[in-house]
Amino acid sequence: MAEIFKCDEMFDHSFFTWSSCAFGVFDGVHRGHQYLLSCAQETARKNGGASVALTFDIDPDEVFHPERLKKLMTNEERIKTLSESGVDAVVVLPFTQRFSASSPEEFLLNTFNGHAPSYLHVGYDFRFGARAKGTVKELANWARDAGTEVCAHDLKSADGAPITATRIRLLLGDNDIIEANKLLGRPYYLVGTVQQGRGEGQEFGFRTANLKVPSQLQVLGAGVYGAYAHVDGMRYKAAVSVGVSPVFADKTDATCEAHLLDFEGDLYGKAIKVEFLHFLRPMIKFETIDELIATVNGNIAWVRGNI
Ligand SMILES: Cc1cc2nc3c(=O)[nH]c(=O)nc-3n(C[C@H](O)[C@H](O)[C@H](O)COP(=O)(O)O)c2cc1C
Ligand SMILES: Nc1ncnc2c1ncn2[C@@H]1O[C@H](COP(=O)(O)OP(=O)(O)OP(=O)(O)O)[C@@H](O)[C@H]1O
Repeated sequence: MAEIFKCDEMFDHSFFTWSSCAFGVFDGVHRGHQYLLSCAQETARKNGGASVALTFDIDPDEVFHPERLKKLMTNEERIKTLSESGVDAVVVLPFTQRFSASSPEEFLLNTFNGHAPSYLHVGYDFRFGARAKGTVKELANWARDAGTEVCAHDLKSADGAPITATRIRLLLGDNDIIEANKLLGRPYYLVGTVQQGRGEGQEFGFRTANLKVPSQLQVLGAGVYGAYAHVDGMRYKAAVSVGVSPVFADKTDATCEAHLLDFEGDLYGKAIKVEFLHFLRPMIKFETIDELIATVNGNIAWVRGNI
């Protein structure tokens, strides 16, 4: 796992000398991001310096467009995933108001503080600085004087279109978990702490671990999914409903309910990670509880046989 540095007043910017940085927000750390990170590792190998994922502590849209912000992962998971991506270090820039208001030139000065990296890898459409005014052209102008080689890459594509976080969010919204996982390069997952439910699942014959997913992380379309659930270092097959149960909409605020197969015990208060693998069906507003139970039992049987 790579070391994680916060780029604050205490940070020694000379760390950047000879380094190869890949720069961006990297929500999802998807296959396009992984490609960019591997390019930084490659030039670092040739050049002898450190390979670095250079990113922000928050998604800048948390400041600029909080109302429409949707994310594939929390900031903590994003930074942790970057640290596991194979780079030598993750350098996290605090996204302050002052930082966000700076011109492209000031932005670069503040970021590197006279210690420019040898290589800076970005996608060709990369934007930075106040109102995202800085383009690869500005970056290249600055780089010429700073002695940095800017590598502006074509976006890695799949099925004829660039892999982007936006594209993955749209696929997830359409329940297309198979395609989304293909572009992510790993299963899409949610993490959370198991909340107290209404306890009716037990009566119905299937207990569920309930999660309240924050609205910014609600990108996966409502429906029933086959998944793996990870708790206490163990992995269980799971049948999972996403979205508020329409039958009990007035009694619950859980937005994700997971039934773990062959699990006995108490999950309340425990950390759980749910990896989504298959979309089974949309949520149904059943007329009777018997119908609900029979259908969910069918879903659980499918998960047992197919996951
Ligand atoms: C695999 C699975 C599928 C589900 N499908 C539906 C559904 O289609 N419609 C619905 O209203 N609720 C659905 N639910 C939610 C159940 O109604 C809910 O888990 C049950 O009422 C227990 O709730 P409790 O844990 O809050 O007690 C599903 C739950 C699971 C685990
Ligand atoms: N498919 C890709 N191939 C190579 N580089 C990419 C790809 N997608 C993004 N990048 C680059 O990775 C860095 C981080 O990208 P960014 O966080 O803006 O992600 P994004 O996937 O384009 O997200 P969004 O769809 O939300 O704009 C940037 O330098 C960006 O240009």
